[in-house]
Amino acid sequence: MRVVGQRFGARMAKAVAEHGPLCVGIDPHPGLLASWGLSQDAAGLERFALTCVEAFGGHVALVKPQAAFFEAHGSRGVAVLERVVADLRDSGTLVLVDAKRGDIGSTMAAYAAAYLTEGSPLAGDAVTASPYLGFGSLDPALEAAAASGRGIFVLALTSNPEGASVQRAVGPDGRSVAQSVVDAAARANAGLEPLGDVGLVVGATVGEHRLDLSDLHGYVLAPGFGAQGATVADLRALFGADLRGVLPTTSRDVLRHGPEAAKLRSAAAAVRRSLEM
Ligand SMILES: O=c1ccn([C@@H]2O[C@H](COP(=O)(O)O)[C@@H](O)[C@H]2O)c(=O)[nH]1
Repeated sequence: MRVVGQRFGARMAKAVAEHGPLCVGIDPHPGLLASWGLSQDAAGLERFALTCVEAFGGHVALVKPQAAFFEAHGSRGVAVLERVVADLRDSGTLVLVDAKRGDIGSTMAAYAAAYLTEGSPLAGDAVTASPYLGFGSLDPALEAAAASGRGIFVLALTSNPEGASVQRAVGPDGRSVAQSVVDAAARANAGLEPLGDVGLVVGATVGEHRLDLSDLHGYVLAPGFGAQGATVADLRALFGADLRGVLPTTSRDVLRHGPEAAKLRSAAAAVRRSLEM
């Protein structure tokens, strides 16, 4: 298997140094297609997604297409997702495919082939994964990611209020389920410089996370910022004043500025500046 240049953690660090710590999502909601004056079909989806590529490619550190909105259009929608992945990577922008995959290990190996293996049309630079079939079930993905220079963002404490009943539950060892995910990710990242390839998802909306992230040595993707109500002040309260390693991600709050690519790009730049203040 061919390794794509540097490891993901190193490529992410370079992208953040160049563009600042922001991830922008491509979430082609039906409501957004309508407000952009686009048809509710694969052609409308394609126009939407390629406008986002034009707006963000080469301008933000990380772009996160939400796979669900592409899958909703069947095979033509998945073909658009493949084009988005290819075009963004050609622009030099890192791509996180938000597919939240997680299954028993043998099936996880097939997801790893799809999302983390060089030459697969759905393989961006990283994928989101769910550890709730057990963190160990993600081993085939961790191995594929390491072999191909890619990354994984593992759900720890998600931005939706329903997540807490599972993720904040406390196990027999006194740790929350989310903390056990953090600790497993920290083990996977140990010794990798500047940061490891296994990131976490911790919602910016969670209030108080009560997680010990001090040994994580990886990136934290923070959704919920913008449309779900979290602010820069919430990010600072959650993660401290120094947001290095934290990647706030926002979709609708930027996408509502379309359909002009220039306006989308300026909206993303304004969010990025707000994170510096
Ligand atoms: O805990 C999570 C994990 C993932 N997401 C995803 O992020 C975006 C958020 O979109 P907004 O429009 O900025 O609310 C979306 O794709 C979610 O599926 C999340 O929100 N929370």
